[in-house]
Amino acid sequence: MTAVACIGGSCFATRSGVAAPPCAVKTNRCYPGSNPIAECNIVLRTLLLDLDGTLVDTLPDLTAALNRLMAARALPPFPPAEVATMVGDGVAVLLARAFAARGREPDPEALAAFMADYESHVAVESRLFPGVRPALDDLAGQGWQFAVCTNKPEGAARALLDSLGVLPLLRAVGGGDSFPTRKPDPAHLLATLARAGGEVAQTVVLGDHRNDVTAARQAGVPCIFAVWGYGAPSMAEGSTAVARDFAEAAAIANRLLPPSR
Ligand SMILES: O=C(O)COP(=O)(O)O
Ligand SMILES: [Mg+2]
Repeated sequence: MTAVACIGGSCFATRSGVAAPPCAVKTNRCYPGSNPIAECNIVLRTLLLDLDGTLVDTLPDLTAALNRLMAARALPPFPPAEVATMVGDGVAVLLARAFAARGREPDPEALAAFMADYESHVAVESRLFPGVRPALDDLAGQGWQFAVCTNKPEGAARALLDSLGVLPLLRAVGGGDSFPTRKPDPAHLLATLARAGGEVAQTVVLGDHRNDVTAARQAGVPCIFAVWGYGAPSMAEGSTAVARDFAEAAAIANRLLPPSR
């Protein structure tokens, strides 16, 4: 069993399983065999990533599942561009908006039916946005860790991230149903960050929606707005910076939060 032990100003991993004493030094990079001086005193910078429209282009599978739900109710389908305007506040709100556009309210079975269908077709056509994988690998090499904070339910988010091979890169996933509240409530970001063992002062948010910008501002974390996502350009208002692609977002994150030593 691995634990973290702290002596004086240094922290190190131990296999003893002995509980770590209280320690003021940050240790989120301690692993068995870590060098106690060179590695364990570093606080990793955390890039807190939104999922839909930021990390993954989920629109094709969201649209397909929504349109199957509509078809089962003899309602007309939506084009992806219209679905994009409905994404960002979680699945229940997506369905409320879609049914409202057809002059209805969701029937009592709609949410469960949609989730069962979507979860089993979560990565048919959904793909990482261009440049995501190399940028994450690059950032990891520079001392960044990653967590996903999404309004998508955590189970579907994990299934999607797993299918796309990025789940192992993440220290935490905070879904729309993981905590009592979700974005734009900053508590969603902060709880996800806590799961990742990160720190507010060493964190940057990257997101494509007003909800990401609002949550980050209220959490006291800089926010990079992803213009390649689904949010209208006006949603960038209040963000710290705007990025046109994932590589640019990575460069901005490094500028906003240079290595601490
Ligand atoms: O599920 C949604 O509506 C949006 O999810 P996101 O927070 O990852 O953009
Ligand atoms: Mg999003």
